[in-house]
Amino acid sequence: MLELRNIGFEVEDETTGKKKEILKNINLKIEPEQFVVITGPNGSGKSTLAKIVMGTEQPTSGQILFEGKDITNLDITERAKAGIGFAFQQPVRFKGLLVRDLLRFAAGKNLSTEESCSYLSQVGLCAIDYVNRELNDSLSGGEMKRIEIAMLLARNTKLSIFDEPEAGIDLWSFQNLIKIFDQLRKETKGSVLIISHQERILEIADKIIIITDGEITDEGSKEEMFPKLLGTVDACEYLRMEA
Ligand SMILES: Nc1ncnc2c1ncn2[C@@H]1O[C@H](COP(=O)(O)OP(=O)(O)OP(=O)(O)O)[C@@H](O)[C@H]1O
Repeated sequence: MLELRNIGFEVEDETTGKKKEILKNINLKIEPEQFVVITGPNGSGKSTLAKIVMGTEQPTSGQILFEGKDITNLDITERAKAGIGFAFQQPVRFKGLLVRDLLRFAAGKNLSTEESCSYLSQVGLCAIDYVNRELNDSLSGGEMKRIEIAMLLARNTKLSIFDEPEAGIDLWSFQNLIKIFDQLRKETKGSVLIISHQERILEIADKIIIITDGEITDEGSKEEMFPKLLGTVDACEYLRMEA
């Protein structure tokens, strides 16, 4: 459903003025309903790759195909219309905007209270307590993350992208987040692409892709990848550090 062909991303290094390759010849495929996790060391190019799929960055070379169509030159809005959605890194918090309004915007139609509540229940929120809450600082980081996931459910995206969903939430909320992702993987029809360092998220992946220094250095099922990740000194330290 999503295919990246020979994607490259180059920028000019501000100090040296020389070209710097952030991503090199990335080829990857995400199949319908596949739950793919991209991992790798800090600064290896994972977020840049996510941005290229969302459409907030343009690759300097290569092609992006979504459901067989070339979307390389489509902007973020056109890609959203085609069915690519992502959770905001900085959650939207607008004074006066209610959770139910956000879900309604996401769905692109009027939703009954029952429908809005069903999206919130799916992400483990006691729906009736949240549907009329204002999207402001009174919501915790973990609650906002779940509301964003509910928003993606309401949008019925074909491909949902999450860049480090674990960032900024406490251990308790993280445990719930894992349950929600696991449930998403089992119950929803769309594909999911997650950038994560967390072993617990890697554990629920259908496919794990490792990016090192701008290149895909390995990929496979979790059964194939876990022994490899744990078998190298770097990865071992890396996973331990993240635990
Ligand atoms: N527009 C840009 N101009 C210059 N450098 C950039 C640009 N975009 C990304 N980079 C650099 O590219 C490298 C990869 O960044 P990216 O954020 O994709 O890494 P990452 O793997 O997501 O890292 P992390 O795990 O720390 O989030 C970094 O060194 C970053 O500073």
